[in-house]
Parts: sequence; C-alpha cells; structure tokens
Amino acid sequence: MIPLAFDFAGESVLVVGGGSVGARKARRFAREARVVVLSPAFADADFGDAERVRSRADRETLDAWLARLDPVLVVAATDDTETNEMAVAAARDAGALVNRADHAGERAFDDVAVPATVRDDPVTVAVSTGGTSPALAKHLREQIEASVAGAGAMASLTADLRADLKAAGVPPGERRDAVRAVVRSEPVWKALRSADAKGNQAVDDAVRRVVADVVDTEYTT
Ligand SMILES: C[C@@]1(CC(=O)O)c2cc3[nH]c(cc4nc(cc5[nH]c(cc(n2)[C@H]1CCC(=O)O)[C@@](C)(CC(=O)O)[C@@H]5CCC(=O)O)C(CC(=O)O)=C4CCC(=O)O)c(CCC(=O)O)c3CC(=O)O
Ligand SMILES: NC(=O)C1=CN([C@@H]2O[C@H](COP(=O)(O)OP(=O)(O)OC[C@H]3O[C@@H](n4cnc5c(N)ncnc54)[C@H](O)[C@@H]3O)[C@@H](O)[C@H]2O)C=CC1
Repeated sequence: MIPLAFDFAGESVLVVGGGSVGARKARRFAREARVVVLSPAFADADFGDAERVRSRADRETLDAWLARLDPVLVVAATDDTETNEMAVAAARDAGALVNRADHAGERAFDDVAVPATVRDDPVTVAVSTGGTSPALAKHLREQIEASVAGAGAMASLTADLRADLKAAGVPPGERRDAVRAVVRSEPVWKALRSADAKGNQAVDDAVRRVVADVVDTEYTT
C-alpha cells in the first residue's frame, strides 16, 4: 500500500449503503467531492453535505447513477455481500476506483482503503494498516493528533516565509536552511500552539530570531 493525497474537488463519489459506515465515508468525501449515497434506508447519522437517494442498489440503478455522476470512486458499504460485489463490478466497468468496507486482507478491499486521518488544514496525516487492523489505525490517529496541532499554521507560515525570502533575493541554499530551521524550532511551535491568531507577534518574533541565525542576506518582510 502506498498512500497518495488525492484532490476530490470537482469530483463525484458514489456511496452504496446508508448505515453508520456509509455515513462516515460520505462525510469524509463530502468535504471536497459531490457525494451521492444510494440506500433504501438511512441511519440516524451525520452524512455531511452528501445527497441521499432513497433507493435499493440493483445493477440497473447502479449503472444509471454511475452514468449520471461519473464518479472517480465508488464506496461499497452495505451490509449485504452480494450488493457490495455488484457495486464493485459496476464501478470497475465504469472505470471508477473502488473502496469496499466489508472486506479486508490482501487487496480484498479492492483499489483503495480509507486511512484514519488527522487534519490541521492544509496538513493531513493518514494512517493505514494495509487493511489489517482499522482499530489500530484509529488508535494511532488518536495518538498522533496532539503532535499535529499547529502544523497547519506552520505550513502556511513557512510557505509565506519561503515566498518572502525568494522575493528578497535570498539564495536557494539559505532559503532551504531557514525553512528547515523554522519547522524544527521549538520556540516557533510553542508560540504557534499558544497563539490565538495567525500573525501573532510572538510567532513573528520567534520566526525572525530563527531566520536571523541562518540567513546572512539582508531581507525584510
Ligand atoms: C479495509 C478498510 C476498508 C475501508 O473501509 O476503507 C476497513 C475495513 C473494515 N473495518 C472494520 C471494522 C472497524 N473499522 C473501524 C474504523 C475505521 N475503519 C477505517 C478504515 C478501514 N476499514 C479500511 C482499512 C484502513 C487501514 O488500512 O487500516 C478507518 C481507519 C477510516 C474510516 O473508515 O473513516 C476508521 C477509523 C477512523 C478513525 O476514527 O480515525 C473500527 C473502529 C471503531 O469502530 O471503533 C472497526 C471495529 C474494530 C475492528 O474490527 O478493527 C471491518 C470489520 C467489520 C466487521 O467485523 O463486520 C472491516 C472489514 C474487514 O476487516 O473485513
Ligand atoms: N470499513 C469500516 O470502517 C467498517 C466496515 N464495516 C462493514 O461495513 C458494513 C456496513 O456497516 P454498517 O454501516 O454498520 O451497517 P448497517 O447495517 O448499519 O448499514 C447497512 C446499510 O446498507 C443499506 N443497504 C442494504 N442493502 C442495500 C442495497 N441493496 N442497496 C443500497 N443499500 C443497501 C441498508 O439500508 C443500510 O443503510 C458491515 O457489513 C461491516 O461488515 C463495519 C464497521 C466498520
């Protein structure tokens, strides 16, 4: 298994099965994609911005929705093995990727597995156990959560810093050293985690101190 980061913006995802698992997957993909959930009944759960279509998935209904949505991904999440198999076959014929929720083991979940994910936008950390132990993926995700806090702000601030240094004519070697020093700096992390807003003075000061140690070229931000 090799994780890839996939941009679902502008794409569609078809979820088959509206139980708690279908809801979790729908919520996940509806952050970016247009998601349609096909199911005769829906759990009392949060489906995010997904559209719910009350219908049993048979081959004809699946083919009609596949043609209509042209999804990049089909999630087979019913409690019925035959329906999930049918959804996999229909998705394959339509050229979509498949995620199967009721199977694990070597390649048994088909094309893609959904990892446990920690987000601090724009940073995401994903944990996969290769389909072997979702409970372990969840546990590791919970442990990682604390260390990812502040990473989103760190990503944004180093992107800005890189652009500022470039605009100021700081050579590539020094830019790289400065960005590396900032992402490793405990005082910057500490300031980020205690800051209530991006641009907080303590963060700026900590970054300035780290950069001044590394960059010889004169620059102003
Ligand atoms: C293969 C995969 C396919 C896929 O769904 O993509 C799959 C398959 C199966 N899950 C099962 C069970 C559970 N799944 C969870 C939780 C999560 N499952 C997720 C992903 C994946 N699950 C993919 C592999 C990911 C990897 O590589 O590790 C997570 C990470 C992401 C998400 O779904 O959002 C999300 C945690 C989100 C979070 O909190 O961070 C819990 C924990 C709980 O509920 O507390 C349990 C109960 C405990 C247990 O059994 O382990 C079963 C048995 C069903 C049965 O026995 O009937 C199967 C099928 C089978 O194993 O045969
Ligand atoms: N991948 C994962 O993270 C997990 C997977 N599972 C597996 O996922 C499956 C689903 O789990 P839950 O959501 O808890 O089950 P559930 O029983 O709550 O929901 C199943 C849903 O499928 C729908 N359904 C049944 N036949 C259908 C058809 N022909 N067309 C469309 N929808 C249909 C039902 O109406 C129901 O909404 C389970 O069988 C289990 O093996 C279970 C836990 C976690």
